[in-house]
Amino acid sequence: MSCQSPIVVALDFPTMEQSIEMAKRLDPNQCRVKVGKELFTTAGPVILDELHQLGFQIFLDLKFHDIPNTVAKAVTAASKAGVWMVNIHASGGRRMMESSANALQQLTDQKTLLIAVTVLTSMDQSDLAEIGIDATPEQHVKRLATLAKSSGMDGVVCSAQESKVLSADLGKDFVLVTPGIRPVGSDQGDQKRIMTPSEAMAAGSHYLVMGRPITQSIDPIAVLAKANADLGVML
Ligand SMILES: O=c1ccn([C@@H]2O[C@H](COP(=O)(O)O)[C@@H](O)[C@H]2O)c(=O)[nH]1
Repeated sequence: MSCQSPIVVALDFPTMEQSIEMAKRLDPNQCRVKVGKELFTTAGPVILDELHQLGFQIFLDLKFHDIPNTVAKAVTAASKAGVWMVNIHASGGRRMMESSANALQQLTDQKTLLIAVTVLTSMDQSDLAEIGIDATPEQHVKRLATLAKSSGMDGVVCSAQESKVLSADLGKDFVLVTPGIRPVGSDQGDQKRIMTPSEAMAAGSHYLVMGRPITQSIDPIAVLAKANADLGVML
């Protein structure tokens, strides 16, 4: 089964029970789910089995960043656990990305998408300047995404504000995964580079990561259904 919706719901919960409770209210035909650092650290790999049993495709968002050998082993473990997508940091450099891509190619039944994180959507130009990067977010995202593509990545995590330029420069098949999605009227929180679901899709995003606007709303299912309807997703 393949989900028709581009929406990936971030299950950012402090316990396994809360995440499963939310997942049981969601429908794997209407969204994929994302397991991030908080949930994976609390629940461990068993959370992947539980969510797979509920029928979800899983984005394992652990943003690996280490020496090439370590990251290649980590993405291999993720792929063997059956996740649909896994990510690593583009700033880990070419050798780290290439060794990870090569490791996944060795797996005979490998179908896991390997994605590189560019500039976190919570960062703006002043955050980049503080860590010594003298570039706009768009310039730095372009640079890292170009490196990621030439290092064998299937796509990148970026903000939807960069989707248009990346789609034009790197081609429509290069997968753009965009967090920082905020429906009109929802709280921006700690995100700096945001877009609405419809704007993000129009800009060329392939997948839209939405956490708190869905999971912290009074009616998560209604927010998800409205976002899918606004995108014209036929479910
Ligand atoms: O650049 C990035 C990379 C990852 N994330 C993750 O996406 C979700 C966003 O959640 P919201 O509640 O919709 O803000 C969260 O799990 C982040 O860890 C990101 O936001 N930006």
